[in-house]
Amino acid sequence: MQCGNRVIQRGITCNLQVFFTNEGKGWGLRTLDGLPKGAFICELVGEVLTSSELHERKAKNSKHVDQVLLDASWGSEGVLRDEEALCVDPTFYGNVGRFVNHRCYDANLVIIPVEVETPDRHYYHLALFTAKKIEAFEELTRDYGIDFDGTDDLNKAFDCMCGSKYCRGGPNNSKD
Ligand SMILES: C[S@@+](CC[C@H](N)C(=O)[O-])C[C@H]1O[C@@H](n2cnc3c(N)ncnc32)[C@H](O)[C@@H]1O
Repeated sequence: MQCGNRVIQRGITCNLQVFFTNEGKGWGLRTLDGLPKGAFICELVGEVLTSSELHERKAKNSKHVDQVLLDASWGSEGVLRDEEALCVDPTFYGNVGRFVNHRCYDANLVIIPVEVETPDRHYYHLALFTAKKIEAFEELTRDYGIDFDGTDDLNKAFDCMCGSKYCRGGPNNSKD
């Protein structure tokens, strides 16, 4: 794995392409070159919201499905309350990271929270790295961590078309 902070400061260095997927997932992101395991792809950028604000957005519009917990309790003493825990929501503002689609369990990217220098060490940059060797033109995916079978209806925003043999959210996986 490349050293997080410095790699992120250099920005995106691989050839990425936004493309329209054939499987009903809308736009996706792929690499034009082969990549080794541990390569930095891009940051996941978006609006920083408290988890309460995000919950309100999700209640009004189920499109806010791809949000990532930014800090929770890892940089602080103890557990944060909902209104203090921060999330990144790339729905309205973001970078190419917002085109990375979900894949159940065997996605080829992982999100690594990278510490940046702030006085309270409360904020992280969310960096996407390859979790395995990736071939040229392969779609880049990450596991959103959605509980498709959960009781939280706010999280059932789409039928998963990831194609993984471990898929937990396809139209035929519903327990309803
Ligand atoms: C962060 S966006 C990813 C980019 C999106 N495909 C687009 O066209 O803008 C997340 C949305 O993409 C779609 N999506 C992502 N992964 C999917 C999957 N495995 N199956 C079906 N739809 C997916 C869902 O509509 C989801 O709400």
